[in-house]
Amino acid sequence: MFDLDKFWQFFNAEMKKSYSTVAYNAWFKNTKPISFNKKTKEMIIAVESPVAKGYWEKNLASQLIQEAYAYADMEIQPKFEVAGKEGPERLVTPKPRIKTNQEILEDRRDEFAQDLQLNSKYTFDTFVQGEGNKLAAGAALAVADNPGSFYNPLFIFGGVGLGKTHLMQAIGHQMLAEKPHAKVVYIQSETFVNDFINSIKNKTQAEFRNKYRNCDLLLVDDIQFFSKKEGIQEEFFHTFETLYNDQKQIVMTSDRLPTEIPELSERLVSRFAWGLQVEITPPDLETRIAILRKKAETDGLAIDDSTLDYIASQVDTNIRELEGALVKVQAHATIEREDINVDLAKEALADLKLVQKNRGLQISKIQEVVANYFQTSTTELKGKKRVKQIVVPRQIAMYLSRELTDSSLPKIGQEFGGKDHTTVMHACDKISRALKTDAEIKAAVYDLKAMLEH
Ligand SMILES: Nc1ncnc2c1ncn2[C@@H]1O[C@H](COP(=O)(O)OP(=O)(O)OP(=O)(O)O)[C@@H](O)[C@H]1O
Repeated sequence: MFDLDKFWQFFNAEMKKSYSTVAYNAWFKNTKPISFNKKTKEMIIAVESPVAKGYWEKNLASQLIQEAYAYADMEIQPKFEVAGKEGPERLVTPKPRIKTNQEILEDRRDEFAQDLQLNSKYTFDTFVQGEGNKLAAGAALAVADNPGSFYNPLFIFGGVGLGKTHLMQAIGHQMLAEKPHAKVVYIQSETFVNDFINSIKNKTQAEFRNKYRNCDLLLVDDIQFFSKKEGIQEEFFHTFETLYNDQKQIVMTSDRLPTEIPELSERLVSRFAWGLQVEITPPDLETRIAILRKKAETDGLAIDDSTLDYIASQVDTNIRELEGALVKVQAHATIEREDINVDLAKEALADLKLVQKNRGLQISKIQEVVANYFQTSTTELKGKKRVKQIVVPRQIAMYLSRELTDSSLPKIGQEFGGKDHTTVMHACDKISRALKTDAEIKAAVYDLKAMLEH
């Protein structure tokens, strides 16, 4: 008698041995058999998401068939259905185990280690999965297991500091762990732009093309900065075509969908949709606590649940800020020579509260403060004049409206004399970038934030 539950338990136990915890959680934990028809041999299996369905069909179905045969001389025909979230369970066979963070690092220390600028902390092992990112994490794992064939390109998009770079680099680490000779290229989109411009200046285009068109995995971070750069887009298009035709994997991240990137050429928009586009959304409280707990463990930090809970409740959208809050609490404890507890966390994060209070800030107030600061008027800020003395303050005011209020892009556009939301988006991008390169703008934004926060 073939007992489906027992078989599934056996299969899962085997899978647990063959796969890392991260992979096991992604593919097996929330997968379970629904039914088995002895006559037709059809076994219906409920999987959690379309990504998981695709992965099972392509990679795990044959293992399941083999294991059923090994377990009970049984021929089965698995069929996968995307179902609601329910209980987990278990399964079969061999496949190289995905390596742990430590093993990856050891491998990378060998003679083939490449100067990749990958952050050694950004691996699958250190990535905490939750509601907002598990689809993206599943897709990233699928790509890492099957580069160039499964989802090509993989396009990960979502808000600031939500783990896009982390996931993208995890794919790079895993590929190198499995194939230390693989050529993995990770770049910020701006590096691609600069490299391209330099290659024209220095007449080294052949080298440039060799670098980007002869790799096994190309990871391009923050691709929204290709916006409005026609020449760069043309070059990237050819890079993309070459890699794609050679079945080399391309992974990109962006803060928004390709269709929302201003002036991104139609052919790139359509190519970026050939593979899979997955969004990462802000983590829920439970995931934020899990991320903090993991980080505290890694840093050897003794911190109780109620304090973790408190910190996680203070920062709700950006994981980078969440990590920053933990560091702040830690620093406060060191300085004050006190143990970490809720009261200390409250003290350490008091200024965060101030930022939260700013959520009640009006755009008109921001316009007024910015206009005064730059000795212009709110009418000019809302107007159409395109001289530098007005354009920069206007863009800063738009940027601050985005940063310090909950207003949407269209709403901000409306408050600035009925401008289009893409104008606001462009202003925000421009100031974000200027903050890294332009000391004057950085100082102005810093001053203005201080004024608006008090
Ligand atoms: N799910 C997660 N588990 C553990 N750490 C995470 C997770 N998500 C994000 N982080 C951490 O949060 C920080 C910010 O993540 P990351 O830089 O990947 O964000 P991003 O989405 O690429 O941001 P940006 O839009 O600014 O490029 C990193 O230190 C990263 O390790």
